[in-house]
Amino acid sequence: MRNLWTKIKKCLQAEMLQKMWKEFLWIAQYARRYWKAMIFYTALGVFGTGVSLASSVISKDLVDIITGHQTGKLLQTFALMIGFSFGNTLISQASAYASTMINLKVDREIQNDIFAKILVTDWESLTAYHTGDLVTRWSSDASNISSGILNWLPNLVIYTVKFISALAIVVHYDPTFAIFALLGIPFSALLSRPLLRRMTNNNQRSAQMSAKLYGFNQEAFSNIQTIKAFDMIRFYVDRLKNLQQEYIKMRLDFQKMSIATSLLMTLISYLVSYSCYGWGIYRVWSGAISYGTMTMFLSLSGTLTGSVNSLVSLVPSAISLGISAGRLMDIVEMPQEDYSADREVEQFAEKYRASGIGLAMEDLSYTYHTGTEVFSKASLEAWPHEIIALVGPSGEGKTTMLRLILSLLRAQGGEAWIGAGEDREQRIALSPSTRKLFSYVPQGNTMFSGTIAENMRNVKPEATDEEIVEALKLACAWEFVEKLPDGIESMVKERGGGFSEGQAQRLSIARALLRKSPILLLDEATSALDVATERKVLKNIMTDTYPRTCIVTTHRPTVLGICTRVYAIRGKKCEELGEKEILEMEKDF
Ligand SMILES: Nc1ncnc2c1ncn2[C@@H]1O[C@H](COP(=O)(O)OP(=O)(O)OP(=O)(O)O)[C@@H](O)[C@H]1O
Repeated sequence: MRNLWTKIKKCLQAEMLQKMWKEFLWIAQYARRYWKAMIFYTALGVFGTGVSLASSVISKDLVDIITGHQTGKLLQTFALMIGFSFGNTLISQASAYASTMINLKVDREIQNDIFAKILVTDWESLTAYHTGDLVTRWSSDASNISSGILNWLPNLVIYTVKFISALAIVVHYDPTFAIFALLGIPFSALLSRPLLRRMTNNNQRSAQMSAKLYGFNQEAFSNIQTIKAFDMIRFYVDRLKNLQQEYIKMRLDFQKMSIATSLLMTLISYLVSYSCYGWGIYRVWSGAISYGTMTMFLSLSGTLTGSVNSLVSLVPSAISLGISAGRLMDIVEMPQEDYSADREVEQFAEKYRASGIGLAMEDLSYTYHTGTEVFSKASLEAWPHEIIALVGPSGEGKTTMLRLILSLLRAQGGEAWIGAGEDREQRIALSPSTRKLFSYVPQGNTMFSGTIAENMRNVKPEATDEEIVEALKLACAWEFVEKLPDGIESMVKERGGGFSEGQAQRLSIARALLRKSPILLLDEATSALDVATERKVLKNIMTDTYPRTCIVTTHRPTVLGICTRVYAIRGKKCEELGEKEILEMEKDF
């Protein structure tokens, strides 16, 4: 006995069980929100079971009246049977409608919830996942959880009630029949073991394959130009074929196993039905039961086998639910960003909007999760009406510095803060909450499909046409937009299509300027412009009356002369350059 208890304890401590328990608790926290829907669905199912069992008993009476075993009103019983059968159909349709309606609602809510959680997840941790993988987890796994929540527990109750009540009726009329009706259970249980194992493997592989396929499609469609330019058409077509073949093979393997299982299940149900049939005939022949009772038994034996099979099938769906929960937990349980200073930052922004807000960093150190050390005790500062340039060889850390400023990355050492006030003594530490004070124009094209005006209003919905034109002028974009037949109503295609790289960059800068954030970050956002236009854009930003702090990263020393300060990012430091060094850089360029 003690041995057994030690074994059970060992089992419970096993990592796998603990993981399953955690997954169960995670699902339960969602399920709790929908307990009303679950009770409603369960009640409908149990009621439907009652109606269906009642119609089996009435059909027995009907047969017995017809064969003369029982006296009763034939027409009335017939009408009752039709009524119950119709009622049963109505309930099952109502139940299907209610389940679809609730499913859609829960599905949407869970997806929104997980989407919101993903968006506040620590950015660096999130970059460990391919976007295709993230989308698959967010869509398929979340849907699996929502339908599981609504169906699993209610179905467990419904099928159990169905099984017990059908068994009770059988036992009530003829206990010997119960033995035949339950004949299939050991077989079903036996069959379910290999089925479960295969099902678990298949679920995991299927989720991984879907993520791989989705990721491939997403990358291929957004890089058609590169595929063509590098003459990789054949290569990509073949890669898709290989991926699809892998997917098809996995699906067909599983299908073969499902067919074999369902063939076996059908054979078992035949065995059960014919045994019941034979036993029924014998019992009728020996005068123990009536024809009606036999008809009822035959229909109830189907109900019993069906509910056992359905109960067995709840095990693989529980496993699949656990896998989906685990995949979602991997993401939503990553470190979350801290937005607790939101209110404080809003008040700070309100107070210092007119005089401007700057930022400073002191002795900042940062190393990526991968082990790449980018900064060790780096310092810089930038204040309103200043343009600060960050220069340095490729790969030294300019973009990383902007990510640290935006708190997309968390420094491991040093201090960083936004500052304002007369002596710049008013401070708030940089955090995800301070991000709302920034406009960021990253490398690459960041325009969305829609008109120019729509793109602009994405960041400031209440912007007037005049404000939009003003921002376009500051970014030197008005000079080409005004020549377009539709002006600011001209269409921009996906990823800035229809405009040159330099034009799209100027539109992106205009959008950032329109937002009127205290701090503007431009990450090589002027790299596609000619030197004269680049200088003009930066001069416009500098002479604009809005008290903006601007930080630009650039590879071109030609614009350094107009910047307030220049920092060279090199050797894990951020060093301010003197005039002589800037002149030398310009000369060397
Ligand atoms: N997500 C990341 N995970 C791990 N290492 C990274 C990541 N992003 C950048 N790095 C590494 O950090 C270093 C600095 O990269 P960063 O992009 O900041 O350079 P950069 O100066 O902006 O380069 P460029 O001028 O080419 O844009 C590089 O060695 C790079 O490999």
